[in-house]
Amino acid sequence: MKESIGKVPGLAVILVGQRRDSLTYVRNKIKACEEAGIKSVVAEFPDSCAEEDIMTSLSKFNEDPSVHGILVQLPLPEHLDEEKILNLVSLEKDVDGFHPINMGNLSMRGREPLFVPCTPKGCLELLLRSGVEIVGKKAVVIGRSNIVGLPIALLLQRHHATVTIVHACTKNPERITCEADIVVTAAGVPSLIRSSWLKPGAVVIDVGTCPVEDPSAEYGYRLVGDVCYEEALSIASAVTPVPGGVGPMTIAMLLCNTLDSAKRLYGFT
Ligand SMILES: NC(=O)C1=CN([C@@H]2O[C@H](COP(=O)(O)OP(=O)(O)OC[C@H]3O[C@@H](n4cnc5c(N)ncnc54)[C@H](OP(=O)(O)O)[C@@H]3O)[C@@H](O)[C@H]2O)C=CC1
Ligand SMILES: Nc1nc(=O)c2c([nH]1)NC[C@@H]1CN(c3ccc(C(=O)N[C@@H](CCC(=O)O)C(=O)O)cc3)C=[N+]21
Repeated sequence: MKESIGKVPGLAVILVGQRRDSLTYVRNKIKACEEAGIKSVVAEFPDSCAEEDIMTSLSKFNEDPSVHGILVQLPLPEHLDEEKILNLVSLEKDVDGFHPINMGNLSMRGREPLFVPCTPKGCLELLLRSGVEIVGKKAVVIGRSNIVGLPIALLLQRHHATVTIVHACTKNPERITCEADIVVTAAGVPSLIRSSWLKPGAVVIDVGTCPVEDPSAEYGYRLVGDVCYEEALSIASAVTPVPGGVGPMTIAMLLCNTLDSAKRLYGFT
């Protein structure tokens, strides 16, 4: 343990409802904060809560000098206006990088977002630290959601890959993926990616985490990715596993963003 200088990074999480997966992810994030010496607080709301209650809690976190990162766990229940709630998160504490100004800056050339979303940042970190060449390579991203697919595609493009996005309306997606040097898949469809979808030597990042019933597993379910792992390994040069791949990287990048935010707000950088 390093000597403390009395300034501790702080993360606030807003959790609405009792979704089993959300509870697990938030628990994992809090545990990781504890291990890293980041102070965390979770504001829990029932499924039926009023939008104003969340807005009030968010405003308090925005003003609280001991909070440097704010995360609204998604998805929110149907009756809540996700856009309105995410817009209220202070830009300077948006460690998830979901604020439209952060997303806008990520998408524009010559601009830098304050925060890059955690899962996309984790995927990039995996590629860079594994020495995978990105410049000029063909990358295919499967999925175009605001929180995963789209920002991953933007990030790969910023790193000079030639990027194609495949989604649920794409015809014959395997004809597109099988030309890719890098495939990042975030569809949430178990066993979507077979070996026939891949070019020999491709690098495959599996973001998908789909819970499937398994009575013998600890919580009655286990997580599976989008990729037929064993099959993909036989043709690809590298494949990330699920669990134990992108998920833990997402959490690591959340800690990283929270620390960066604390340094900036304390005036260290
Ligand atoms: N490991 C981690 O840290 C994280 C994992 N995840 C996981 O990643 C997955 C995606 O999450 P998220 O982006 O929020 O999910 P969404 O459901 O919001 O988006 C899924 C995307 O995949 C596309 N898609 C769905 N089916 C197909 C298909 N058969 N072929 C091609 N594209 C398809 C959809 O296309 P269209 O737009 O046309 O509907 C959509 O763009 C989930 O399994 C989620 O649990 C998410 C966040 C973090
Ligand atoms: N505002 C917001 N930010 C998010 O970053 C966010 C979100 N909402 N909503 C849901 C998705 C999903 N997500 C995951 C985080 C960790 C694992 C993770 O750690 N997975 C472990 C296993 C987890 C387990 O034990 O079940 C693994 O893949 O090895 C997975 C998925 C973050 N998301």
